[in-house]
Amino acid sequence: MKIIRVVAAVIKAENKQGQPIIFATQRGYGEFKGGWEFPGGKIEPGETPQEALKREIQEELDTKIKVGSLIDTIEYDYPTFHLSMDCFLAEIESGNLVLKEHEAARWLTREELDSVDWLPADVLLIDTLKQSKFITPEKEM
Ligand SMILES: Nc1nc2c([nH]c(=O)n2[C@H]2C[C@H](O)[C@@H](COP(=O)(O)OP(=O)(O)OP(=O)(O)O)O2)c(=O)[nH]1
Repeated sequence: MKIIRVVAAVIKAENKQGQPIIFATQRGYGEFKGGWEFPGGKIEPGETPQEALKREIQEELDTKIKVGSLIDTIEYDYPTFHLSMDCFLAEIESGNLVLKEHEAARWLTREELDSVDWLPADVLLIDTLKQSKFITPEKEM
């Protein structure tokens, strides 16, 4: 089966109450239109995953990010391809997250993670996020 290598950004910030929030986007086109995901895309030849991620976020959201640690690599079999997706924690360096390709976007707290309809592969990552320290407020760590 064809393997598609993708990178995705779990962009993290804080809301006014100091709770961690992460940025979810809704696909605006193609086979998975309407499904929720983490912004990112395919790694091009010669790029490191981190370089690919910075390029994709610049293209899709007109925003410069700082790429942090690898949260997980999701392996998922879709009917016509195998997805291997590196998911990195990220922070905004500059820019306003302009939706150039996506239909919609939302900032979600940990409690809100189940409130959008994630793409099948992302469900695995959401489980990891819920159990992880990545979206725990500093003071609770
Ligand atoms: N970006 C992204 N893609 C995801 C996620 N979950 C998931 O199953 N995918 C799948 C959907 C697509 O088949 C593939 C990513 O393709 P893409 O369409 O974002 O990549 P791209 O911008 O480089 O490609 P293209 O449409 O320009 O060819 O990975 C996710 O959280 N983020």
